[in-house]
Amino acid sequence: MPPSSIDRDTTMPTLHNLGFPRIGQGRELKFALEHYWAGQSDRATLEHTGRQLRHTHWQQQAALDFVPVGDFAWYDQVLTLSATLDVIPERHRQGDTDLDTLFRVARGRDQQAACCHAASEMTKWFDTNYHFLVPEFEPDQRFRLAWRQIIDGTAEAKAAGFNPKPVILGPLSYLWLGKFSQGDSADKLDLLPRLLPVYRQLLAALKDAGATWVQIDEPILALDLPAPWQAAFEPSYHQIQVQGLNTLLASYFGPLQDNLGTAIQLPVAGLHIDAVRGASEITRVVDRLSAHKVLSVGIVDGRNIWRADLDAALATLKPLHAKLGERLWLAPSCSLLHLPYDVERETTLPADVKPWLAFAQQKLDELTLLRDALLSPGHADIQARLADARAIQTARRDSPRVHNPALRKRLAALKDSDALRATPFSEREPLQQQRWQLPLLPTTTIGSFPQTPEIRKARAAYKRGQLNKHDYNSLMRAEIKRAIVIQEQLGLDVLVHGEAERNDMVEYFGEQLDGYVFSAHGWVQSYGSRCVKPPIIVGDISRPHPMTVEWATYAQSLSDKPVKGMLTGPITLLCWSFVRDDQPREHTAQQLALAIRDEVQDLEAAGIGIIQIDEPALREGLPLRNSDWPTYLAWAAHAFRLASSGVGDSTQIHTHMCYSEFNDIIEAISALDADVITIETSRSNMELLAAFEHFAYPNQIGPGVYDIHSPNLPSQAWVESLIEKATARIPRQRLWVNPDCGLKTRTWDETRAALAIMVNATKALRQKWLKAPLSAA
Ligand SMILES: Nc1nc2c(c(=O)[nH]1)N[C@@H](CNc1ccc(C(=O)N[C@@H](CCC(=O)N[C@@H](CCC(=O)N[C@@H](CCC(=O)O)C(=O)O)C(=O)O)C(=O)O)cc1)CN2
Ligand code: MET
Ligand SMILES: [Zn+2]
Repeated sequence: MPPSSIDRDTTMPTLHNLGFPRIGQGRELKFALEHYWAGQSDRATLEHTGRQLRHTHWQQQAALDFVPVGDFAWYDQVLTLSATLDVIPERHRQGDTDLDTLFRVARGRDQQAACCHAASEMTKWFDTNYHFLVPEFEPDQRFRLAWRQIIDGTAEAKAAGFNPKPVILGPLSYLWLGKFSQGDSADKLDLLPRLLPVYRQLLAALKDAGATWVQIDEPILALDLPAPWQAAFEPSYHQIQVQGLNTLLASYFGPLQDNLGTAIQLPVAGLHIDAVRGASEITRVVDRLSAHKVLSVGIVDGRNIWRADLDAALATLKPLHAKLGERLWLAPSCSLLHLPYDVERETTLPADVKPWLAFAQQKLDELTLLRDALLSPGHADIQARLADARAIQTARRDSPRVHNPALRKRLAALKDSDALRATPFSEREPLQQQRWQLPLLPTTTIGSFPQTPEIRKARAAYKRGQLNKHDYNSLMRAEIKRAIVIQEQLGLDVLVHGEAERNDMVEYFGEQLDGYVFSAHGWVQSYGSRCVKPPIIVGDISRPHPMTVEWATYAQSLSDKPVKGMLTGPITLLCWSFVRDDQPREHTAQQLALAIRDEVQDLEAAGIGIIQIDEPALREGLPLRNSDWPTYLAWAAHAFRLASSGVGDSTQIHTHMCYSEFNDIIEAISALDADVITIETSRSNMELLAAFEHFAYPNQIGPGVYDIHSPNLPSQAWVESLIEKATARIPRQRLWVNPDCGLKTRTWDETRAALAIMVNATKALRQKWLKAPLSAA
């Protein structure tokens, strides 16, 4: 970080950060965890890596007035808090909580793999691609301070000479995000009276460890909250006050809207607001803020990688600074967990694009510059740096990279009918059945097969130039052949090529589309040790050449059974990329849809007649406020149909979704008009099918019959019982049998064994139904 150019001043705004990435610039935490889990290193080694990372990260934030503590987590920050509060499911307890306890909750097993109980559920963190571990409560849940990681971290930062600001999730958001392990009849708010004293105890311990400020995150303030939840805030925050410890209440990911009154009145010392997504309400907040409170303005975008428009930011900040003076704090809009570390490390980004980008480190630099510009606007050095920033904005806006006139013309010429299949499903279905002749309960998989270390090594060598294209392609073809042979041996009905050639289902497509750039080191944690490197959409999207046709036709040439073409849909490409901020997301989605449409049509022309377009992020893309849903769902479904509708009636379009609360979006799912949808359902015991039943969903469905996240094998009886359960809700003629999701994170042994069980269960049911056809639904 460049040194600040100004001297301290009595009206100086405080600089702080809501959270920093934790996985390590070189993904050190990922590798340390995976070594530890594999039994290749001991706990002391893992702990050493963690300590080094924390210190490195504090050092990188040393120019701030506070460094965050508690943003470091061994697996997930919500899980850390659960351990802190002793919310550990009974099945994972073994004596006192330690690191292995956390890993048992998260992964269903510990280092010794001694225990094989179901892992806790993982779900998406608001509208991000980060997953947290859902706290599991019992109706008689007790809380107690049982894990001192955040307290020890605070003392550790203090001892190392930093000014620590612990960050914890607030009691209301914590309860909101959790669930009762047995159904949801009880009211989570009933747990508050038992929870709050432990929060207070935790805060007192943080103070004793040297904290003067604590940041309490209540991101649910960006959601539509039921009145009892709104009302619970004020009394709760009264109860957890600790003398001599200042509380900064942080909301982010959206405007406060009807929660503004709640947030502004809380007995806290300060409020953090997301001034990027909530820009429109800054003035209202300032007007109502009491005179003793600080206001932390989240002025640079913590969710995206663009350099800020500093002139616009200063225009916002100047009146706030004039009014608040040193009560003004500056921060990113949210934790920087969702960004890579440092754009300066990038060596392969196009030279013209690199200056447009700000990763975590650059976001903090922007804060320093903003503060300096507020205090010493006339300083020559500051003027020069602001001028540089201005030139970057202009260069980006005018870059030919951003504008593709041919694409714009194509968009303008689109007709409504381009986003509709020519024939309704009821007429397509018999044509498809005639063409494909599939048995009752067709079996298939979701696309990916194990990404073995050999595949990853080959790709790494290819990218480093140590393996030529021909040899790399031969190796990937060998992997595809292996996948096809195994699927034929298993007796699956609709095969896949296995996605060996893909580093990731989004990055792979990003790398082949014009309008994208990609980083070499821009890793972001997705869950636990798993990371993604989101590609970056900088301009109008177009597809210079087919992306998957060669692999798909090669795979199909190896089998007489149909092999599904496999694509990622426009909404998932949008959600899992860093997107441009200079046009509405729906326009970008439409451009992506056109590129996928071209690919779908090329696959069809090459003889691939079953094509899956994955949309696992459809649900995650939902805006946080209900009032914004209809608009989003309309353009999202339109984008999917634009991608999928350019094919003949007998071409069968599949889609796949995981992580979905289908109740919320069943109409939109129906509006996709996919011939077949495969969904994640096994962990909910097929309960998720209720939405499809109630809505009388007309098309075909493959409810997942086993959880691919766990290495544990399902039993055949269990799989049969799940399929039978599904037939209670969906007519058997419309059911498919498949796993919950892709198998890339599993080993081949696990995959083969689980799929054999799935196929045997299917065959057994087909037999049973032949003998007793009258039990048909
Ligand atoms: N973008 C995205 N989001 C998603 C999912 C998804 O599949 N993609 N799935 C859901 C769950 N999230 C997931 C996220 C990541 C992974 C995952 O497996 N990630 C891999 C990385 C995948 C990848 O990009 N692999 C690259 C690079 C692999 C790598 O680390 N290579 C080494 C070298 C390899 C070696 O020598 O062994 C290196 O670069 O240092 C490749 O295969 O080419 C990991 O963390 O390990 C799984 C699920 C939701 N969100
Ligand atoms: N086709 C993809 C796969 O099987 C879908 C994954 S959804 C997260 O990996
Ligand atoms: Zn999936």
